[in-house]
Amino acid sequence: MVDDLKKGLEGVLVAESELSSIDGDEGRLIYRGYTIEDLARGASYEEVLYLLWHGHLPAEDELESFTAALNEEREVSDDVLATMERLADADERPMAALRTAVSMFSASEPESDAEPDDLEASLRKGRRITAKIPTALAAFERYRLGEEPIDPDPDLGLAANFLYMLTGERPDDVAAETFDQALILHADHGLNASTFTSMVIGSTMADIYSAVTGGVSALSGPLHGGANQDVMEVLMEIDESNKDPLEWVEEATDEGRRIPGFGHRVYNVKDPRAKILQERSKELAAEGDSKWYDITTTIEEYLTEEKGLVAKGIAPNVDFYSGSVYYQLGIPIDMYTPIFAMSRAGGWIAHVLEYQEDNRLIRPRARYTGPESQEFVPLEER
Ligand SMILES: CC(=O)SCCNC(=O)CCNC(=O)[C@H](O)C(C)(C)COP(=O)(O)OP(=O)(O)OC[C@H]1O[C@@H](n2cnc3c(N)ncnc32)[C@H](O)[C@@H]1OP(=O)(O)O
Ligand SMILES: O=C([O-])CC(=O)C(=O)O
Repeated sequence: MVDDLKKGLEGVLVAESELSSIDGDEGRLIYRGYTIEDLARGASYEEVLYLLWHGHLPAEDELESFTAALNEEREVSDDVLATMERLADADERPMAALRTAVSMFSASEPESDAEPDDLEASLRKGRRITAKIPTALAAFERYRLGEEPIDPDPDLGLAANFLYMLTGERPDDVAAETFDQALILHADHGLNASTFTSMVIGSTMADIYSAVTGGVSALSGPLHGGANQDVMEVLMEIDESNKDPLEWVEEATDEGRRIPGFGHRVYNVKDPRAKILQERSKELAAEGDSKWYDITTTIEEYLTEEKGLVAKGIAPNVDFYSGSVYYQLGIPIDMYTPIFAMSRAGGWIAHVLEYQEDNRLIRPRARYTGPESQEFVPLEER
């Protein structure tokens, strides 16, 4: 009889993993032993994908063939494009469009007959999904603008190519590098809610398309990936209120409003990814409009110093500074969470395949609190 209730599975160990580790008291994050700071500074998103999926950082020739293989898989089918157009016309949310797109990708999967335990085939499928997500998302955005989608550019890396397909213009180095870094920062993060969702699906030996579709669904919520859009909406609300940001945040917290981008199940201190994104936001602000960066730092200072939230373990998480970075890169606000998914797909796939290698069906239990015994009354007598 299991009787140890852990609501929200807080602190429960359910698997071993070599992929990423978080020290929530020190604010430290590593992917396979490499600090997030080193990876963000020195690697590309493709190198990080390779690291997560293949266990080591690629040598130059390994990276070249890996990148070429990814680039070859970027195109999506006409059916996916037509669906993106229909969903854009119907004013669907981009996260829902992405969920639909990932599910549809499987219709053109060349290895659909591979056995569920053929992990090499699942990895190739994962590569196809990861390569196609930016194309489907950018096409959706183009249709929303009343424009035709832009074909992927094989000479551009995943990050730069996404920005190119989104806007029709090749990004400058600062934009491409900043966005690539954002993808690295979001690629993996232990057994967060969306990764665990993917693993639960994968533990039934369902296919990787189902697992990634589930990951997108779980990420969409405001307590998880959806918070990055909410942060930007709060910044805009403050701007539009014409109030002093300090006054706004005082009133909001007095009303008991939760500020998105603050708090985390594992970190008790500032998320190391937020520190890196804060630097990027500050650099972009120095080149252009510092308004968004200034509002975020005002909120952070107030919540930290006046409200003492950080002392209570409620500090900025990854979503707090990503919004102002993406805004300054000209990315539409409701694309922020899909971008998170675009990056995190790499982590979902890595965790599902790692877990399936030594699979055990994930099946926890609930403590039953309903009645023990009731007399059944037929419908006509109720
Ligand atoms: C990529 C990511 O998923 S990062 C997280 C993104 N989500 C957000 O930024 C949304 C805002 N944050 C939150 O809602 C939460 O901090 C979560 C969901 C991320 C983590 O929550 P949990 O670990 O379940 O903590 P829980 O919701 O129980 O909060 C614990 C305490 O911190 C407080 N708290 C948590 N987040 C915040 C916040 N953003 N603002 C103010 N207080 C907060 C709660 O009120 C609670 O206080 P209490 O114990 O006095 O009642
Ligand atoms: O780890 C978590 O619970 C949420 C998070 O920061 C992430 O998924 O990146």
